[in-house]
Amino acid sequence: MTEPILTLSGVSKTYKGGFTALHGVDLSINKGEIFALLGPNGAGKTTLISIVCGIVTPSTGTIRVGGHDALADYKAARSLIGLVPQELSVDMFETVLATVTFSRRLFGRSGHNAYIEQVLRDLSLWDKRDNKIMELSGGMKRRVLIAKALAHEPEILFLDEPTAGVDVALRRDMWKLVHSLRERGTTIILTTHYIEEAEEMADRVGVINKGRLLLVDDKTALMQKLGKRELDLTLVDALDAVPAGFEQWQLSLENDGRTLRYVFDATQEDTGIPSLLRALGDRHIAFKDLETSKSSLEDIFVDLVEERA
Ligand SMILES: Nc1ncnc2c1ncn2[C@@H]1O[C@H](COP(=O)(O)OP(=O)(O)OP(=O)(O)O)[C@@H](O)[C@H]1O
Repeated sequence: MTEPILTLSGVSKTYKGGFTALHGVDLSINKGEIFALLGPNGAGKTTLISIVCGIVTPSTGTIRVGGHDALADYKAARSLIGLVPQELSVDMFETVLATVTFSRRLFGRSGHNAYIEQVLRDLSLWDKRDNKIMELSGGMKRRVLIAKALAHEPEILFLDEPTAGVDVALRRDMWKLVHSLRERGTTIILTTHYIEEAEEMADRVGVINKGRLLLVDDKTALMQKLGKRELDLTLVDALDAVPAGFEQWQLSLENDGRTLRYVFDATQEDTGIPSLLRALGDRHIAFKDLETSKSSLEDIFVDLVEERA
């Protein structure tokens, strides 16, 4: 899984009005991985995808897709990519089957019925193949966009906000589909604001903000490295300050002195909790409740984006 299928080097984009949406992005995507690009609105996610797909021209930098230069060798590069856009871009009067078959033919592939049938079955669209797009529900229309993107058997699938505004059932189906595509060796790059989605699906996560790629890391490593745990002790009597003699623990007072918070590293063998509780007992600092919480990818993301804002 270490061979890169997509490489971006020094990719920047300044739009006509002078706004710079991407600043020197370097990124390498491995064959067969699921990569989540996480960023708030306007971070540059769609711009980045559009550049790789040849919809937007970069101001600087190079992009290589499966060994092809995405600018000089546009057709070969593009044929390896399937794009599921955020917005609906289909002919409402066409049938599902005709829409998907048309997309396949656009890339010079013959009408390979068995493949198209499989894609439509995987997306629960086979029974709707003769329906016009306008007769489908919103969720079904989203599925058609995916079927269209997969029609020419791409090696890389871009999903731009795949589950924005879809219901829980469709979201679960999407996740299942992404996993089964990965099993078949398809590389998947998804953009999302939903941390939960990245947490659930991705092998690696990239965080982008204001056009800059802030970090790229293995998801589990990221969560371990940056993930903190907190122990909140609700005190019987509020304190004015963290008492002296507790310097060995990273403590703070919250909630007008009623909560003593201990931030610890859960990956360590000795968390420091038993000794802290003993020390509190020795000093007769009583608490009536205790609670621990784990920082999620969301906390990590918010911290990062705020820190570098
Ligand atoms: N054609 C354009 N001309 C000028 N500015 C643009 C153009 N397209 C996008 N931008 C600006 O570039 C920035 C990045 O936009 P982009 O759509 O890439 O962000 P995004 O991360 O995909 O956001 P969202 O999550 O809201 O889709 C935004 O500030 C946007 O206003």
